Amino acid sequence: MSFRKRFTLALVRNAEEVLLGLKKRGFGEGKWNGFGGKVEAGESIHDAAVRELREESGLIVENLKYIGILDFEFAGDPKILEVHVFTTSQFTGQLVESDEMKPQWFSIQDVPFAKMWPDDEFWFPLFLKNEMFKGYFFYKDQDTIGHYTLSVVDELPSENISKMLEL
Ligand SMILES: Nc1[nH]c(=O)nc2c1ncn2[C@H]1C[C@H](O)[C@@H](COP(=O)(O)OP(=O)(O)OP(=O)(O)O)O1
Repeated sequence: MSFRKRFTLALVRNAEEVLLGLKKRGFGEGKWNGFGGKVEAGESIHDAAVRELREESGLIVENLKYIGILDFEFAGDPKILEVHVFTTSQFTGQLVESDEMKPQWFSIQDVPFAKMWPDDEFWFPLFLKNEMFKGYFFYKDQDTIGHYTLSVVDELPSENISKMLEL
């Protein structure tokens, strides 16, 4: 029996650049990714995304735009990671390197896909074109996608992201 765990992923961008963080420890160590983590009990998905972005990058945002849902499954692991993806171009605060992440701006032409999760190459172009998307990726191992589905959507169930979760 599989079970789901909710995560957040926040991508800060402007017209030319996107902010990524080098994960220094734990799951995805050594990869560049957006900022995020587990949704905690008693917290909404949106608030978790705001908190994780602040903790991992130093940037403060009030509202994030909900742009995607990605489900990840790894062979032999009953857990499905349900990752809620957000973006913004408005923030305050200064970039700070934390124990977990080293933030850095990348030109949109120069996104380091070879050093990111392999699924990013599929959905990142949709994010960069301001599309909303839903996807599912099955990993045979941490580096290899077995199969996947990905589609552009007109809307996402945004009422869910502002509700507090009883986990
Ligand atoms: N295949 C994948 N592709 C991708 O682009 N991002 C992924 C991914 N699998 C997981 N993520 C993201 C979701 C989330 O932002 C992060 C995983 O969260 P973490 O491991 O940082 O969670 P933690 O349990 O360490 O969080 P906290 O301790 O709550 O900070 O990686």
